[in-house]
Amino acid sequence: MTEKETLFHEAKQFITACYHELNKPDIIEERLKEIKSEINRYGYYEHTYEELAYGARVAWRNSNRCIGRLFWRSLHVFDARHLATEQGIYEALLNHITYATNEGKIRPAITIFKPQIKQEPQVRIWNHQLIRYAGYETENGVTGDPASLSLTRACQEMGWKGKGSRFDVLPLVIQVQQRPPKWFEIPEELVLEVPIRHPEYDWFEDLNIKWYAVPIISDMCLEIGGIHYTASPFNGWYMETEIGARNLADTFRYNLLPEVAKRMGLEISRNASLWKDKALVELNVAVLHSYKQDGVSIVDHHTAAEQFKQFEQQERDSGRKVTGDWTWLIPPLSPATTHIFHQTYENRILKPNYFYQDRPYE
Ligand code: HEM
Ligand SMILES: N/C(=N/c1cccc(CO[C@@H]2CCNC2)c1)c1cccs1
Repeated sequence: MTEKETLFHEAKQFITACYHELNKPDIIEERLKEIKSEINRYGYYEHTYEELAYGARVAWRNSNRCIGRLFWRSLHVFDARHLATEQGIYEALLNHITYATNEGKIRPAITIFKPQIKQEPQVRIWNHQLIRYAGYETENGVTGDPASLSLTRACQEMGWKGKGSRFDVLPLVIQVQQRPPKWFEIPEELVLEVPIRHPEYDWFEDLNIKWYAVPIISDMCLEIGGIHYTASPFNGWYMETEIGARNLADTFRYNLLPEVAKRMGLEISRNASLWKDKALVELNVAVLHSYKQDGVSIVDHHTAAEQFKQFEQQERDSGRKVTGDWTWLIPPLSPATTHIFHQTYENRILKPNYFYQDRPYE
């Protein structure tokens, strides 16, 4: 099949499914005629806002690794396909951060920029997440987030200067077509953060750790009906284990378990004391306590699993088979205490969906 035939084939599958689910079967034929001639003329076609919003929401519903899919219908969709300058895109990203943060009552949203045209990306955001901490190589180890080392280096090469602290928010790095990328600071007042403290251990705040409120994934590609939206940042709220069992706990991230265990007076020289497990639980208790006390949306892994169980039932009631990636759906803390651990999921990849794409730097 030629490129145009392949594209029309993808479009036909999407448009048919879309308008059947939206209860508008009669417009499918007419719409497919329009798209066919658009593809023949321009080599691509444009989605209506309704198709775009439906595609982004169903892509979330099809995200096999996501435990938070119960709320897939409530995704707020910003259409930013008309923006062509780095400045305009920067302002749309600030708008997304503000809307999503909502002073802590987080609203799931996605902002969709101009899609790839004939294999040429129009917009790329170099950040993995819009808000994330820098990582610096120093003579005595890494300061900040080791996961950000390469992007931090790229930003410094573009002239960005970080303060060198453990929690420097990286700038937004926006690339339009093949032009050199431009970086922009996020105004501090837009970045909501939560200092981590513990409900019983007063010494916990002396660790001086915090985390940001809103996770906004900005490096994945949203594919809808053969169209690739290479810049489509989306946010939800955190599940506490992402912060307390991974970002702050992994030895190759902030590696805080030994410090927490020492301050708890645990015997860290003997595995069988289960000091890592005890420190892990208290770190996650602290994350939940801090976010809740500050009125910032967060979900614990037990509630998230129950919500996912509701999602499974809802999908069955809608006549759809649930697909999932068990290895990611089970939480990293006490996985066997959730129903997910005790069942299996078919990891079939459906479209629309969110996909990894090559990093534009390194
Ligand atoms: C509303 C609250 C949400 C929660 C609590 C949630 C929770 C999670 C968690 C815990 C993961 C695993 C992440 C990891 O282990 O690193 C995940 C993965 C994922 N989520 Fe959700 N999610 C939410 C909303 C969303 C939204 C709004 C979207 C997109 C519109 C989304 C798309 C995805 C995708 C694509 C992945 C897989 C990422 C990868 O393969 O690296 N999620 N989610
Ligand atoms: N809570 C979340 N968690 C994540 C969702 C998707 C991806 C990630 C981070 O994935 C990284 C790549 C592999 N693990 C870390 C985290 C959300 C972010 C954006 C919407 S919901």
